[in-house]
Amino acid sequence: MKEEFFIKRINSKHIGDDGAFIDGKVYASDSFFEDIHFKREWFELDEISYKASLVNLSDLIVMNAKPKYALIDIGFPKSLSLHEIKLLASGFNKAAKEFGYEIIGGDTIKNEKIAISMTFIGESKRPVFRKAKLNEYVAFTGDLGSVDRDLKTLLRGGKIPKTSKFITPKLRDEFFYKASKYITSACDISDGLFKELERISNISNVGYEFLKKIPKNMGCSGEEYEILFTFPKRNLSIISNLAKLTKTKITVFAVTKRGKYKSICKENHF
Ligand SMILES: Nc1ncnc2c1ncn2[C@@H]1O[C@H](COP(=O)(O)OP(=O)(O)OP(=O)(O)O)[C@@H](O)[C@H]1O
Ligand SMILES: Cc1ncc(C[n+]2csc(CCOP(=O)(O)O)c2C)c(N)n1
Ligand SMILES: [Mg+2]
Repeated sequence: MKEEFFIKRINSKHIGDDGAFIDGKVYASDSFFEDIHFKREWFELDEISYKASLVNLSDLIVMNAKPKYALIDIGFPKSLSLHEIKLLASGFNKAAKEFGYEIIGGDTIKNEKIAISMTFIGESKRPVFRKAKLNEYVAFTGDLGSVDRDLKTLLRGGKIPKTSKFITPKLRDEFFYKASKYITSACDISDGLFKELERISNISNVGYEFLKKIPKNMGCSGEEYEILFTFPKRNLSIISNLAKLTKTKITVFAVTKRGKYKSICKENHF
């Protein structure tokens, strides 16, 4: 995979998690590009900037970091009207207000397509990494599968509901910030559950014993922005209670074991 090949060649000890934790702060960056992550006709302009913000916030949340500052790098075509540009800006402002961070700068360029990269700086007293231990429960939040189904519908030219998680991911910040104390490792599900399980397997040197069969349409659905996490078995009841309290569905589906796990999904990246 050329993406992994490239990242391995960057000299840094901070690379490998959803964000880099340095001196109490978490730094994370993610892109949201037209024709890679979305087509113009699928989204309103304020939905584009809002989702670009959410996919970034997702990385901070799973590290148990509270967002403080954001930088926005954006390219858009000259043909956008002032009204459309206003809409783009409003999506960024809406997310900042909702999640309580400040936009502190960025860069704007002319480009044929809409291209957004955001960099976030958050704070965490107790960061959660992707490093699982042996004999822990493995769980995910929410329901998986709908995003891939909706994406396929859009790619076929069909329509999806406005409430689709593909348009607006449902972040699990309320649950995760409360439960993080009892959680050993976590990551967000951007490339599909199976791919994220493979990443945790590689980083933590663990395999999995499945307690429930996860069908491929759930395990390979990307851009879910649900959370995959592991925790000591003794924390099951407290985590279940926090899930109930925050009205967050969780599914405990595996136990970490010795071994290595490989995803069976087709790769999204090149
Ligand atoms: N161009 C790059 N230069 C330096 N580090 C990079 C680059 N691209 C990715 N990384 C680092 O590699 C690691 C994995 O990044 P990747 O983008 O695959 O994960 P992610 O952001 O969690 O997932 P996704 O982008 O699918 O939401 C992260 O630590 C990230 O900071
Ligand atoms: C037009 C269009 N074609 C395909 C897809 C599917 N897609 C793109 S990136 C990605 C995984 C996460 O990416 P990243 O790691 O870059 O965050 C997925 C599932 C889409 N959203 N839009
Ligand atoms: Mg990324």
